[in-house]
Amino acid sequence: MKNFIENLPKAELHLHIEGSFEPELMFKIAKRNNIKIPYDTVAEIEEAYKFNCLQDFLDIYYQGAGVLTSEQDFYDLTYSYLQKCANQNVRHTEIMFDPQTHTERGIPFEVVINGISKACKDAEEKLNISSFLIMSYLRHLSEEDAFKTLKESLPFKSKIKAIGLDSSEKGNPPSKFKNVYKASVKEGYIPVAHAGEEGNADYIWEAIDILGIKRIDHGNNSLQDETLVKEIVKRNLALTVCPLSNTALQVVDDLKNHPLKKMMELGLKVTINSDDPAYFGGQVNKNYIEIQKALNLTKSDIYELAKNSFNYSLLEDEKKQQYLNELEVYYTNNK
Ligand code: HPA
Ligand SMILES: [Zn+2]
Repeated sequence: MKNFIENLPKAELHLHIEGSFEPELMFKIAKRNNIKIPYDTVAEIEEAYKFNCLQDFLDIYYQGAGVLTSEQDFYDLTYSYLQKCANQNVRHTEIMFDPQTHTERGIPFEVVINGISKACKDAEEKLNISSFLIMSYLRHLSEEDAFKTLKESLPFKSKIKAIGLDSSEKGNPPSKFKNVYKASVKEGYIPVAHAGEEGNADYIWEAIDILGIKRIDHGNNSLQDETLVKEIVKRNLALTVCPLSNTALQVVDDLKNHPLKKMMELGLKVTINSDDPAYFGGQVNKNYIEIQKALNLTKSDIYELAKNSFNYSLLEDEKKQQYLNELEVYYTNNK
């Protein structure tokens, strides 16, 4: 089964590039930029990466992102993640980035977007991996601040496919960003958002009804509300589920109690993703492998999850079909 998962063609739809920042690269870039970080060894970092909740993690995640300053830093970070994709047979990835985490520190928007998008372009040519970028607004900041970011993004519109909403969920409901989502969609960006990770089902209702999102990041708490589940199924919206993130942030106490299988049984379209792999103990393949073991998923379940990853990507139909064909051939030969 491990081998089956490792070689399975798949897409990753929920990944924060700042969350893919591995300790070794963080040390290297911090040294290059003459920035002090509060750890000297990987062991010290691992000790610090023990979280009780989303906010615990976010405090450390923003601190880590604080060493990124030049276009080369953003390039190295992104290319390093894309190399890991190549090693895991991730054929397509939709990468979230948080411009405000950097512009707030005085790093120009263009430094961030140019570094990330150059790495994506090189990976397309050298590693044969396709990718889209999702510009995520930080929900702990104001809507006005998000509007500033939207404006800054417009000269780079061709490099950005979608907008997202991340950071501290509780107390920052989707409705807070109603106007900036409307304006972003008008500019041609596809709307997605984190909802129902720590926030309750009401936040998911707001995200689908008020923000009009096309995909739900996490969405675990949709299970609190039967009517909501039916509505998500009816509207054919996928959930980007992140098993190891859920246990690391104590959204789920044990993978054995993860609701993924229940979600599938209810007809929800689920995908498997790593969220912040450098912080949560594993890349996307490890997420597949661990959840398969914990819930005793079959090869057919795994095939379904990988199929969803392409079907609910933002890819155009022709490219989507090409990947789905590749996946089908693989499944037929390896089931
Ligand atoms: O899992 C997450 N949730 C919310 N915000 C985030 N920003 C990075 N990762 C996350
Ligand atoms: Zn996330």
